[in-house]
Amino acid sequence: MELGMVSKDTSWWIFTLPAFFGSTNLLDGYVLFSIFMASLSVALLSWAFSVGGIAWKNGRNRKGSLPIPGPRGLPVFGILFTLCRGLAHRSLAAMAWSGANKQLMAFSLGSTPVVVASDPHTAREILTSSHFADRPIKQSAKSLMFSRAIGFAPNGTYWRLLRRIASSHLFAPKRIMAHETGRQLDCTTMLRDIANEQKLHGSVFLRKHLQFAALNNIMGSVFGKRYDQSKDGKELEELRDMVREGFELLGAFNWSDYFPWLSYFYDPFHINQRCSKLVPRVRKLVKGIIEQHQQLCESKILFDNADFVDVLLSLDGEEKLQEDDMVAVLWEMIFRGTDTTALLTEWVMAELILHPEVQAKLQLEIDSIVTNKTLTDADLAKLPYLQAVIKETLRVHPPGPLLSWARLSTSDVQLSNGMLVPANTTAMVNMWAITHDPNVWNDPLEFKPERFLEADVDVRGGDLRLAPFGAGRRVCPGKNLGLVTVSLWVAKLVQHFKWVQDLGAHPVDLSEVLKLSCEMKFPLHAIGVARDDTPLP
Ligand code: HEM
Repeated sequence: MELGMVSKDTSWWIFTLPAFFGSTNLLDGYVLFSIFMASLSVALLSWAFSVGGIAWKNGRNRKGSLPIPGPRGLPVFGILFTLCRGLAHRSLAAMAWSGANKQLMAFSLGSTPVVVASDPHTAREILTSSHFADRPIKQSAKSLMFSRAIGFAPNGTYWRLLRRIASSHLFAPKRIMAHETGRQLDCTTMLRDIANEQKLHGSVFLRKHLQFAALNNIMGSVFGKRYDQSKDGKELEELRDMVREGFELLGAFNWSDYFPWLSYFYDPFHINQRCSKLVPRVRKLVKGIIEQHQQLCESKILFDNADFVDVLLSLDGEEKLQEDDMVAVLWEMIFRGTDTTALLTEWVMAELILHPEVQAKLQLEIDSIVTNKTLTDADLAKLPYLQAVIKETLRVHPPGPLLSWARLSTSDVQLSNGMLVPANTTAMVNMWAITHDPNVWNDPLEFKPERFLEADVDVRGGDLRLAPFGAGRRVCPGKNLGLVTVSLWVAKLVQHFKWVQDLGAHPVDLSEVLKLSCEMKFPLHAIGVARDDTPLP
């Protein structure tokens, strides 16, 4: 009897299962349940035995003579929760430094297998290999037309054409030089606005001025269009809103990027819907500007200071782009060029305010070279300490600590250390980890521009100890434009003002926030004391 009771109690689920599975047949339900349990066990077992997590199952990390080490993370999710909030570059650096993971570490982001390099040697192998010349594309980037722009176009004929147009037309040295007038103009407006705000409020909200100057400057170079805050309020606000929305969508964490099947029924931030609303607005704006240029541009003669729209319209034959592709390329420039320039200048200014001795030394250098005349691009090469200050800021605060956009392996790639990265693996380089590694840099936490006077380092992709613009075929094409703009503006900001902390209301805080780029969490405010001997232009 007792035995019967036990058997009754413990076998209750046999009767409920068929109902649970919607079946009247006990065997069907039992089979389904067994399949479910078996799949769950296989999933758990593969996770338990997979270094790197579920996306590295079946020994995917052991294809080379040396296995790629890495954390297992959580079943199903991998280390998604570690990376989707907080400062991913710091979490990954801590993980790489704590184990033998510096060369390469494997991990899973949902079903995506990822490797990250945190040492210069492996970073070079990844960034310069032709097998890593693709990028994984986020859903939002695809929806926002970026798959037809330089940054996300897959490695192939179209992307090579865009790179050729970028190097021989858009970012050719003569074009960058010819746009100096615009850089100077935007800087002069910024310096005047700063002086006015200082007079009115006794301190300056620097980020606002830097962002406006950067947006106007890139609008000038790309569309030949500049805004006046007092007259073009409505149009400017519409543009700012579109740029802000685009940044938010591109930077937003989207579960569907890691679990593609989720996109059919789960989109909590309405990313798809918002992208579909933004794209027609962008098309309307950019196409309108292209039409204006077509009407105005009667002759085919292209001057060196032509804007990007005129350059693209002047292309013929194989180089000619379809109108939608032009929209994508031009819109990407606004995205890539605006925030990077503004936020790098903000980081430089923050460090100069926190290090008055560095600021004074820089002022001395500028005053000794630039006497009684406007500081120009040509003077920048004569200011080695300025270059050192900018390099040191790029080292301490690389704007893309994980190089912003990752790479994707197109085939199995054998590394020189014996590890093999399988095809279709997302590859990242943790530039922040490299630039903060005590084995690579002495006193990595100290801000010491002098280190770059002692030994010069190429920051444009030649030396992987400091490659904030990436390296190899997909290196940033805007690096020279970005560097010359930031150098000129920083030089002029310290030439005309002595910058001090607004200790009472807004002390300088170097906390970071990682969006599309790594920004100062608290916008920079400071007191700009006009330097009497260098009146504003
Ligand atoms: C301080 C300024 C800048 C920094 C730190 C920066 C950084 C980067 C980085 C790290 C990459 C990825 C490189 C790689 O995968 O190896 C990149 C790509 C890119 N950048 Fe920049 N960038 C800056 C300014 C600019 C400017 C001013 C423009 C254009 C106006 C620009 C346009 C691009 C484009 C189009 C790509 C994609 C290249 C490709 O995939 O082929 N960047 N940038």
